[in-house]
Amino acid sequence: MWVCTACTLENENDAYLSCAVCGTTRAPENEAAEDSRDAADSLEAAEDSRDAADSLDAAEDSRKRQREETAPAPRRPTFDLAQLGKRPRAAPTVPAPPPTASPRAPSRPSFDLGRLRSLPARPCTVRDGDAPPRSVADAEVPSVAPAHIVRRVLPPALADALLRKLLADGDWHRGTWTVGGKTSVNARRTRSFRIRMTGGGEFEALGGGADAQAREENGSSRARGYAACPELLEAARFVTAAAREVAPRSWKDNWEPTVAFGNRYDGGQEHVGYHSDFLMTMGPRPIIAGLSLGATREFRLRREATDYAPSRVVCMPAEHNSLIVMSRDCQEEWKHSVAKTSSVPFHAVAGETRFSLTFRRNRPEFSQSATRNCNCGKPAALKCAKGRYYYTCCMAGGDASQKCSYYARSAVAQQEADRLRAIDESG
Ligand SMILES: O=C(O)CCC(=O)C(=O)O
Ligand SMILES: [Fe+2]
Repeated sequence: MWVCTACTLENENDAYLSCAVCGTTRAPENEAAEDSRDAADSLEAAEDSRDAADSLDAAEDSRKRQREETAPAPRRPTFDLAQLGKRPRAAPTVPAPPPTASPRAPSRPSFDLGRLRSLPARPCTVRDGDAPPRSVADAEVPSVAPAHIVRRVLPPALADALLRKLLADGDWHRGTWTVGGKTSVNARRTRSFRIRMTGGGEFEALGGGADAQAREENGSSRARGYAACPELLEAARFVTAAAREVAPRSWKDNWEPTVAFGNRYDGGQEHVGYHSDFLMTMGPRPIIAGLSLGATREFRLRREATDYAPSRVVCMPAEHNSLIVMSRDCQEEWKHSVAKTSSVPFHAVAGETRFSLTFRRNRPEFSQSATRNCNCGKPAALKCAKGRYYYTCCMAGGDASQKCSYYARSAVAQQEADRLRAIDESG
């Protein structure tokens, strides 16, 4: 794995000499910074492998093994031993002294059993740098990451009905990406539903046809939108209410999703690697409210180490009928992923299949003012790294190795982000 100096994408394949997204030539210091074992493993895998997708997966596995050896098992609640006040199983060789009446001896255990009991069966966890992961209550998540989790967001019967509808609909699109003439398929399928909120707070379906969100996210010009079923429209009402409830001030009363971008993962090998979502259609500091249906998978948020703070990984169980809302600077400063796993908890209706419907608000008024063309003459993608918004050649539908080196800062996005942040931080 190596990190592009221009757009900060983590390029999974060490065999590539230019960035898979922005095409920037790999800087020598990136190579030097690599762990040589990791690089050798993935290069070997790239040579052995018949197709690019396999070698990317192998490179990701090896990176994950190194980084996340101590990550919590996804299916078990993770309790911090220190928090639980447990002793190791082996009997201590020296018996513990009898309790004394010293005034300094705590009269209560130093751990909060009530708090631990109140954690859900699958709690969220946070891990800073190399420290062991610790469990956090759902209500604490927004204090460790720009995100919220809301469990049981839909009436259960509606969640089940929507899941059955999504399962029955076989028409999910597998996007592709091409590097150096070699085309690989995405490790998940997607489908985009365009919706519109009416005056009364109800949602209606917009017809199918070309869809900007699907095109931007999917990397395929063939991507299109589909009409939403009544269950999805009903779900949109609950998702909107829940997302507004937790939204920062800038979007508290006026956030209305215009699209539900769906993902379908059939089994634990289907996944999406760490990324941030494209900002051109949604604008800066967007709300993305992801409804999970079917088998539970682990949704991860990661922020890289800075001069002031260690890296942080927040793991959230994306379980059936839960909503994970990303907001504030989540797309700007953090990356998210759905981790690959060797064991997916079996869901009674969906088996090992998980769906997510990521509700987003497209902002055409922003896109119109922000759009720029790259050197190839195509609309550029808008991204953000280290607080700077910039345009880069968009890989959608093209060969990533043919991408131009266009890079320009976006003053429009920067101003809009400043405006939204000022509202969020006021009062
Ligand atoms: O499946 C998920 O929860 C995340 C999907 C995602 O990251 C995306 O649609 O951009
Ligand atoms: Fe995403």
